[in-house]
Amino acid sequence: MGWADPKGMRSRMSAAADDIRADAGQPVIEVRDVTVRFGGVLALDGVSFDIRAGAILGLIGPNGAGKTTLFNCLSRLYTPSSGDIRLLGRTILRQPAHKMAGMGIGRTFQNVASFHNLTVRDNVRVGAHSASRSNVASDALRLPSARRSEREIDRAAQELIDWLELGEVADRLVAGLPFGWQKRVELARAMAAKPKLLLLDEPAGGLNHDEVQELGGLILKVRDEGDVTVLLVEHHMGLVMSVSDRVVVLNFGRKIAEGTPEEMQKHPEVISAYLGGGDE
Ligand SMILES: Nc1ncnc2c1ncn2[C@@H]1O[C@H](COP(=O)(O)OP(=O)(O)OP(=O)(O)O)[C@@H](O)[C@H]1O
Repeated sequence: MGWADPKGMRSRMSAAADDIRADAGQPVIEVRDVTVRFGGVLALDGVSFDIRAGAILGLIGPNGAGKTTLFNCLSRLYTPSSGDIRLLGRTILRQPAHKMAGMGIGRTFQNVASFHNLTVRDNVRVGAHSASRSNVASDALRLPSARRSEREIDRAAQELIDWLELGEVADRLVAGLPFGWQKRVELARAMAAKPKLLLLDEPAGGLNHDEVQELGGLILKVRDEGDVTVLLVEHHMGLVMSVSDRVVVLNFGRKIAEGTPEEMQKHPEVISAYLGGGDE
């Protein structure tokens, strides 16, 4: 298991972020007793945890533990067989998946879901659209309100491009960019919708050591400066242990442990789940 903290990543956390965590009271997301059955398979079995405002929660577990299933429940691709998921106190389970961005839940995709034949800037603009007040009718008629919101979207996209240091590739097609840059675009696209909760689906997949370091810095930056709470589903233990405030560990669909990264690295059940599972 590579539990190591990538060098320096954690020390880059700002004092401001420590304050946010110290004050964090209100849970942004409450997962309550969530159970998911696929026919005879119990993919999740009564899983509960909270994510507090401004926190980064790492969700880990060996292959088949239920991480993707839980992620898909949070993004409303799956509906739990029982249990509840509340965003800022309100259930999300009565809303369809396409309403999640509007409700404040943003996500990135494992295999990068950015539009490859659009420029970086246009990808970020697409993300910003879901946070804008424009609608199809006013856009089509090019009413003054639509023009104003287009200007707002352009400005918001430029701010994000500057903030996430995408300026040098802003007008290039995503298709031609190295994978590490594509992941950065994916993060910018998700952040453009101004999510309250950002779901990151194995963002380190396919990245080399230096790119994982950079990604860790970016995740901390979006949390520290972007006023967002983060759920990180990830196999890369170095990344999870260095950026997460708390870690939830699943095994065979059940939560077997929850605590700080330091606590989880010493937890006997966590160690044996990983050793038993033959995972990283
Ligand atoms: N659509 C599905 N139909 C049937 N069974 C499923 C489905 N999706 C997941 N499962 C089963 O549910 C369990 C949990 O799977 P899940 O993909 O959530 O685990 P995971 O922790 O994300 O694993 P990995 O790290 O390999 O991605 C597994 O036993 C899996 O085979």
